[in-house]
Amino acid sequence: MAGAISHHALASTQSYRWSAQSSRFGKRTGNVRWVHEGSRCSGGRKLGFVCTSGSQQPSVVEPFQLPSDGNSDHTPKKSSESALILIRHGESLWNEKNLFTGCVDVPLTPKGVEEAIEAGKRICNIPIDMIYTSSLIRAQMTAMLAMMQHRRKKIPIIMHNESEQAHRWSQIYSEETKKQSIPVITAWQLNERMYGELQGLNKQETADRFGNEQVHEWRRSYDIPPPNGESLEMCAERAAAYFKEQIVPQLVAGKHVMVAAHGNSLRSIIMHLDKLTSQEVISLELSTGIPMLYIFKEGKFIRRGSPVGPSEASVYAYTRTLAKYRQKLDSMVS
Ligand SMILES: O=C(O)[C@@H](CO)OP(=O)(O)O
Repeated sequence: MAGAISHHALASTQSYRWSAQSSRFGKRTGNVRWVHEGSRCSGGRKLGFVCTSGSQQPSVVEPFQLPSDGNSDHTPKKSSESALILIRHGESLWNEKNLFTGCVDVPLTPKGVEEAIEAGKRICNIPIDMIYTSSLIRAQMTAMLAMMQHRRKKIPIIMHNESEQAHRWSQIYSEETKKQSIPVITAWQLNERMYGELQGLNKQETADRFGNEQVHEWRRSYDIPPPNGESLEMCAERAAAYFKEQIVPQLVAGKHVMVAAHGNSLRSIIMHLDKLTSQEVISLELSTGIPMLYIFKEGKFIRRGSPVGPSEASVYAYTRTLAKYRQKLDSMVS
């Protein structure tokens, strides 16, 4: 079980000068603010999370209906609040080898499996009605493993809508069984940013060859793509757009949603949620397997940091809706 998280921000400021090299990716100069929120006692790892509170007016669109979507634990209302959990997948075999991964479909390591299970313990008291994952196995494994820890014990079921036949052949014919299911929507738009010709290269060797600053620019800048790959800006055009078009309507309808995705697809979504500038997003780092909670209420996203675990009391303090849900879970157990 992960230890307690300190919720006060440990902020430090560090200047960073972009390399003045001439490359086809251009020259940049700027400053970077590094902000860390909380550290995990178990892993000693920093969760980089820029501390800006922001609001977001969602585009109001009707939520699409899912086949197994009926009878969730609450009655969705347009005015209600909902929980949004974002989680980067656990450590993958290429994270372990320090290789650029991008859209290469690599599974989790045993440590990544553990991280996903720990993440599941942290969110086991938070309601989840729908899950969105990328089409990559590391995000899907993370979502499934995390859900195995959830106290409600609903079963996550992947929706197969890639063809009419796949949809028809995966129907469930029991309303009761549907009630005990959570639909899992997979979307390629949530995939990791495509890393182009860096995919499969060792990160340290690439830095040794091209220089730390060039590689940092490829990895963390907003609008500079790696060779033949996607910049964060290009990734946002599909990932943040998918979030706005498909996921926000579900939140508006009162659904509690978990999104399991990747370092950079989630950075683009958090940039949107927290209204980060293209300079601020440079310092946004997400650790593997750390869930992050937002409350969506009255058209605004309120960032609540990372839930600590099942025994912590703070879930009661998040919102009344979440407190009631936790009480319901407690009464089901006792
Ligand atoms: O290799 C990748 O796909 C990503 C995430 O692991 O790396 P980076 O840390 O550069 O975003």
